[in-house]
Amino acid sequence: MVKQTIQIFCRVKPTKSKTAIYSIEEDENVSKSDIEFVIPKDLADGFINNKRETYTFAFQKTFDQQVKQDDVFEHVAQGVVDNVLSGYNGTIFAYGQTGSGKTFTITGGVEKYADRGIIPRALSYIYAKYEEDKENIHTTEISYLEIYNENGYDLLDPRHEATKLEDLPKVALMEDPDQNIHLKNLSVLPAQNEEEALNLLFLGDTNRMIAETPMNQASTRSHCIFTIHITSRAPGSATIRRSKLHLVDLAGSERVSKSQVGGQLLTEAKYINLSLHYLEQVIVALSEKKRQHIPYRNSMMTSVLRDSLGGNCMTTMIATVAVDKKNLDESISTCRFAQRVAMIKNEATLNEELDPKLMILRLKKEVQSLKDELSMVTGEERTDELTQEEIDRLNELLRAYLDDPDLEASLEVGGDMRKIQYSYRFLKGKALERSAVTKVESPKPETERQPQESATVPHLSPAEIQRLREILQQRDNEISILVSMLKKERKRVLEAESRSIANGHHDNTAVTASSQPPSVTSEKTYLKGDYSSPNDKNDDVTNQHSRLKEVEMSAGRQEAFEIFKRDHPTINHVHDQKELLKRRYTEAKSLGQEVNEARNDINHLKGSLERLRRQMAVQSTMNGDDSFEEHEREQTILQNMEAAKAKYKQAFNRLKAMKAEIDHLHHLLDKSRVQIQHKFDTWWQTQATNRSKTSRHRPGSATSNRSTAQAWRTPPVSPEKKASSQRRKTDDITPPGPLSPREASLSRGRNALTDLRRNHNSDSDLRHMSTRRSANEHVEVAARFARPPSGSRSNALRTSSGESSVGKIPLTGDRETDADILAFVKARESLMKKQQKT
Ligand SMILES: Nc1ncnc2c1ncn2[C@@H]1O[C@H](COP(=O)(O)OP(=O)(O)OP(=O)(O)O)[C@@H](O)[C@H]1O
Repeated sequence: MVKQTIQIFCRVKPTKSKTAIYSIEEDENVSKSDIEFVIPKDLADGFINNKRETYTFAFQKTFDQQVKQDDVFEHVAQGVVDNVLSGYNGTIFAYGQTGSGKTFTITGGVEKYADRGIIPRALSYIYAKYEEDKENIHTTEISYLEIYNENGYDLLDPRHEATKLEDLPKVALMEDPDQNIHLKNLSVLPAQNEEEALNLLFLGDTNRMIAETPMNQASTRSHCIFTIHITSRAPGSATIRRSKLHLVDLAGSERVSKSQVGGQLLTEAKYINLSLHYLEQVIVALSEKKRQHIPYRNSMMTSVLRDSLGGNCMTTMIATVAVDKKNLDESISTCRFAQRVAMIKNEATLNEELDPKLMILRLKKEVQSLKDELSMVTGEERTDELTQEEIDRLNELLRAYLDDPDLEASLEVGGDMRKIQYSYRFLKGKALERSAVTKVESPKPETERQPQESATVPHLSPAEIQRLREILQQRDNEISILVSMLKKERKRVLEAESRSIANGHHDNTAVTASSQPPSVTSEKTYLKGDYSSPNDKNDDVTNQHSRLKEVEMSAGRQEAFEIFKRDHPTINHVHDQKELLKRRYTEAKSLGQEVNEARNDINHLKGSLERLRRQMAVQSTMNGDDSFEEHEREQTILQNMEAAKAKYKQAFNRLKAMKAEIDHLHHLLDKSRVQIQHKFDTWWQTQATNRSKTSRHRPGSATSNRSTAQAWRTPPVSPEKKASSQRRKTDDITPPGPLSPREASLSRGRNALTDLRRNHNSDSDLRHMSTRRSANEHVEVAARFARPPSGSRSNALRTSSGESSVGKIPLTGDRETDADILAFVKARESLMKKQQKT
């Protein structure tokens, strides 16, 4: 048992503010560092002012603004992960006000690979440790829980496609008679390797993002718990070690009064404050040593984290603080909270248990061998016949023994003479069978062979044979890579199939999509920069989000999406990441070549060494000694081989790291893609709702038409850009950014086309035209025909049947737009006339 207080760390978020209102004092000797906040006295408060000016808090370590993610991982998380790998439970939780860097610390930033947070780094570390520890068998499972307004949601559920938080399965809290907490409905999914684990993290993060509602933005108001469940055991041993690592991103800790919110936000804020308040209550109760009752049950979060707080767990807290003036109060209260947390003592025990199944098997075996031993010792020989079950078991044992290529392999049938005799009979039978077969198949002596048989064997020089051997070796390597790729793919397909069967439908497209080799297609897709293609991702985890891409986009919507994407604030960053990804692929390719070359060098040197040693052996039998030069040559080859091995190892490790970076970049790109698509969908939905509301309020009126048209014409501006675009808004039909005259004219034509599509009762002729021309061409035609407003509506156009088109087309009242609409109708009619003539 390890008794330990909760370790507390502090991290200061980078700020642009120059005035330092804090200082950090390190004391390396006792691994402690203080952070001091200075609040200068405000003269406005008068001369007699007893307000404190400095606040000092002690932490295990305080990370200043410039400290990087790898440092934070090394100091905060590495030790905890090591303990979890040894069988202890661990928890790391981030606490601080909104925007102080909790998510950045726990999950990581989205801009750079180096910004990966504690979760991806912990996963990498765990799988690297598995590689080192070949003596034990490890299994890893992942779960991801979100707690929002006292309800738990499963972020990893593969059966549901979330578009809002309520779509995710609700997780219920259950308590067994021993007061252990169980989470019903929470998926605990296996992750065989780092890639699979990161995919799950990505799936959960994407669900978290997609399920955000305007009321629950940017995970600010929910708590998230990412749990890594580890099981390890030595082969054949009945002892299993099970441990859990909780990585917790808590909701923002600011007080309600400060958040200045109302309505739903106030309800949420109250819930968060309540759950953080209960967390505080638990912490206060734990720090008062005499308290009998700890109020864990008051909230879902404290119930889930029960073990992490005052229980069987090694827990670490990271307090995130923002040091600009306006956030100082909150930062001080975060640090105060941390000081109370530091008083809690946990008692972590090694989570070792015996696997009952393995235990029974072991005991049965032991009983059997004791029985056998007893019968040998007492001389009691059993004379009854072996049962069929015993014979089957013996046959199995004997076959396994014969198939084992290991010469040292032993056969244990126990002391029962019947079994021993049966084994002799079995082995003799096999030996006779084999000699009969060998006689039939034994090759004819050289003299009996037909002349052409030996003639077909080509005579090859040793160098040629060596070259062929190398090629053979290379092909073998390639085949084994392909076979492992195929195996992986087959597994993916089977998983996708079984998942789709579990969902109750066979989605062939999903299966075929996921059966593509991952790296190749994903590279193409990302480099192509096509965000909206329905087949652009083959990964079965991300396929779940393909629904966003699969939305059949109308030409207008597609066009709006293009503009939305173009103007989205993160698009430049996405382009940068794609460029980076491209560069990384090129680097990975050349690293791959380096690895191959180094491997070939090693093989070549191995061949040379073998030949030299054979030569030396022959020489020493003939001359009784080896020559000095040969020894020198051997040494040189060995040295070269060491160098080639070092080169290989270095290139291989670099390639491995590069692969991890490429995977991460793919995830970041995916995240951005889903985010942009999600924001666009939300925007589009709002436009549609506004439009239908407006037309319901004032049907058919000119103002109604005008505002409807306006709604559809409002440029697709992402929420972030809204504010600035509102400032520079001069004309409600102007798309974002300055437009060239041609663009402006195109845009007017496009708007006219959209209005026509929406307002014209019969759009059959439009559809007819659409079969011949693309939407943009129509727009261009319409724009070309656009004339300056020629005055009044009495300029009504007449259709070929003599009917006025204007009678059918509701105009907007906007002179310029109406001129565009009329121009478009004219264009359409002239086209139709031409068509009729031909
Ligand atoms: N140490 C840091 N280095 C660089 N950027 C940071 C750091 N900490 C935070 N940020 C940035 O500050 C912003 C807010 O951080 P983050 O989302 O992690 O805050 P949070 O505390 O999780 O907020 P919330 O409570 O809303 O979830 C993000 O854009 C993040 O990238």
